[in-house]
Amino acid sequence: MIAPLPLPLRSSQSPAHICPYDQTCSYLTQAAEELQMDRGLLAILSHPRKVVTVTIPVKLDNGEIEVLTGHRVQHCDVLGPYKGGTRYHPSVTLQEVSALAMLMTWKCALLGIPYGGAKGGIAIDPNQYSANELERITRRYTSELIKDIGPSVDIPAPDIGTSAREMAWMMDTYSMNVGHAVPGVVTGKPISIGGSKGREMATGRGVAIAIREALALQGKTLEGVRVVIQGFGNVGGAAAVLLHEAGAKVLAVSDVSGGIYAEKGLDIPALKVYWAQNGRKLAGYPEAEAVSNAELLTLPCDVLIPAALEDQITEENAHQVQAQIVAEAANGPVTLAADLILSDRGITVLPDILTNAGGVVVSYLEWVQGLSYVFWDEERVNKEMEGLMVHAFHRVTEQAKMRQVSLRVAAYTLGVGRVAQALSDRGLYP
Ligand SMILES: NC(=O)C1=CN([C@@H]2O[C@H](COP(=O)(O)OP(=O)(O)OC[C@H]3O[C@@H](n4cnc5c(N)ncnc54)[C@H](O)[C@@H]3O)[C@@H](O)[C@H]2O)C=CC1
Ligand SMILES: O=C(O)CCC(=O)C(=O)O
Repeated sequence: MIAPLPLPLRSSQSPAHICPYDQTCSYLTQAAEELQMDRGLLAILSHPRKVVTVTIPVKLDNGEIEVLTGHRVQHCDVLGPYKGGTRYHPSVTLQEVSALAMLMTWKCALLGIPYGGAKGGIAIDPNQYSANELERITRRYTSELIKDIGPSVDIPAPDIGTSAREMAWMMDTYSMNVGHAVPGVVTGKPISIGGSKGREMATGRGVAIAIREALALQGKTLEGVRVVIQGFGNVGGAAAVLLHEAGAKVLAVSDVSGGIYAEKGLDIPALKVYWAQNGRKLAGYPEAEAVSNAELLTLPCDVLIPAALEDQITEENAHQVQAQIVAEAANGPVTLAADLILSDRGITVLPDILTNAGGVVVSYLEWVQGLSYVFWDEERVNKEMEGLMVHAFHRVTEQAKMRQVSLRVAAYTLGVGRVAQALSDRGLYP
């Protein structure tokens, strides 16, 4: 048994409200116990290697100056360059970004792609800024990080509140600073500047693959399976489209403004058109009933897909969840306490580091295509991603069976074990 460690960035909250960083460290510790890992190694892995906080002064369109704070946390680069998204959301904190960076380390290691883990973010609501202001913010943030990112150092990608547009600004700012075009500094960029076909839908596609594989283990297919999705952005929106195409019945979806529900299933293509024409909002869709985000999480369904923020299924609502499978498309949507409740109730939780890994896998394929100057068609990208996802899925389920642990602890055991092995083989960190 490993004694508890003094963790960095420790939360002062009660165990029931343990912060995302401590939750991730708790799963790391469980994996370390399974692996009988050396305590010193665990101590190294419990800390981010580098934490960068930058000040971002920005001139607003009205001439006023606003000073923002941005972070980039680099957790571990033992397997390769740091990799992870950039989040623009009011809830961004250093603690949150640190937890997300650590998740990226385990995710990349689990999927067998040669990256470490990182994450970045700025605590802003992007909807409150004009496109010109967002461009100035993104360019200044990138300039401040110029020495800490690069195609063999740290490679940002989109996350909540960012997209291909922000990645293009980051790539351009970095390239101007070094004096030549460097497409490999970011992934998830537009296809015109070296982005990969299939990246936009990749995370949602990976989520659909993980669900399909989980159902297959129960002798079921996606046909007619009742699905509820929280979040209708890059991940939730793509998952809705692909699951609908595969024959699943998407009963309800939501975004920050609330949810919509139709017992007979939503017409997802029609909803997508409405969403695009309605300022990328679901509110007011006429062919469905309105539900709150809280109600949506407890609707009767076969598969519940939280695809928005952390800490959505907690000890307060876990008892009311009425799904057989919870597929974590978001990072950290189920709290530590809720995870135990769902497990006691026999609900299968497909863990984030496996379920949403399709995005970073296609980011890796984008980076490989860019480095080799050879670009693939979408069919090849999707096939390569599916191969890695299915392989990881089955390794996780076999590991869970062998060790008699949850799918999450199994996934951590595989990811953490691989990083620990690499650390030992390299002779620990300098
Ligand atoms: N974009 C990517 O490739 C990847 C994203 N993820 C994770 O997936 C999750 C979603 O990311 P994206 O879809 O990229 O972000 P996004 O910004 O494209 O979409 C987020 C969605 O969540 C909704 N939302 C925000 N706050 C909400 C709330 N309080 N309640 C309900 N809905 C709310 C938004 O309205 C929007 O529909 C995040 O946890 C992210 O870290 C994970 C892997 C890759
Ligand atoms: O595509 C990437 O590099 C990172 C995606 C990401 O941020 C995530 O998987 O949470």
